[in-house]
Amino acid sequence: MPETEGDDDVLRVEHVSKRFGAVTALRDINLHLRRGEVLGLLGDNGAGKSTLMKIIAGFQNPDEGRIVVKGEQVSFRDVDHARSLGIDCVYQDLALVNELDVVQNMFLKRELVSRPIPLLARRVMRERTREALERIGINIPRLDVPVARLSGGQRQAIAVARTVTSEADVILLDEPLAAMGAKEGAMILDLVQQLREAGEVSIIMIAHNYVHVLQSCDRVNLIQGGEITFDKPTADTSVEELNEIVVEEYRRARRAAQAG
Ligand SMILES: Nc1ncnc2c1ncn2[C@@H]1O[C@H](COP(=O)(O)OP(=O)(O)OP(=O)(O)O)[C@@H](O)[C@H]1O
Repeated sequence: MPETEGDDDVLRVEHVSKRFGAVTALRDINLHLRRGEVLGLLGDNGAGKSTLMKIIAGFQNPDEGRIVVKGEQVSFRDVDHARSLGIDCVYQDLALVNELDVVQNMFLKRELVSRPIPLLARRVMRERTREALERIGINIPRLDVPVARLSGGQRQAIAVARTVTSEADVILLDEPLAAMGAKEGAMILDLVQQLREAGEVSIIMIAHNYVHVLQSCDRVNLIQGGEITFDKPTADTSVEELNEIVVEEYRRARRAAQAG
């Protein structure tokens, strides 16, 4: 059963559905996120996780249903509109601009300006970029190279650093460990832990690894075939329980396919 929704919800998704032609990617989704909470979103490939994130981030519109941010129903025009309302996203496919350097990407669309000394703004942005990357613990020796020349893990780190320094209220992390080695992945999980302890932002994190979700999140939702089928505090569930639900659903779908 879904957790009780409350006044301290920073975000609510209500009865959201999304179709792509014959494919129903999301079916009557209800999800809520409390202030300061880290919610893990688990689900198999094609379950609908990214579609749901894209709708919450203003990248796509739902066919039905509504999004409520801090008590107000909203209809996002685009990603920038969602961002202006405090929702920021790190996508699986990142959204960095390849030709721009690390500092320019960190401050994309929110550049500091200082007239009459533009160099000063550049110096401050550079300093803040350095600090943000240090906070994650990732060393990128040169900040003035186009990000196209960096590794997948470094690019991922920049995208995460940009989001956590953006003063967003809600951060969406779509598989933040996807391009990471073990060490960098641990750094990102540490960062999520720091943010969770500080309690200033709310996070939805898509992940494939149940252990990571149980360690790093307050609550877990499971999405299967475009529907939320499970919603529990991580303290009240286990890898075994999650595995059992996923395997049971797989068996049910296989029986249905064989029967029909
Ligand atoms: N732009 C699109 N056009 C057509 N179908 C789409 C589109 N985006 C998603 N889908 C379909 O919607 C369903 C859900 O996709 P989605 O990417 O949300 O799943 P996911 O849970 O994020 O999967 P993964 O873990 O593989 O990234 C899939 O069947 C997918 O093929």
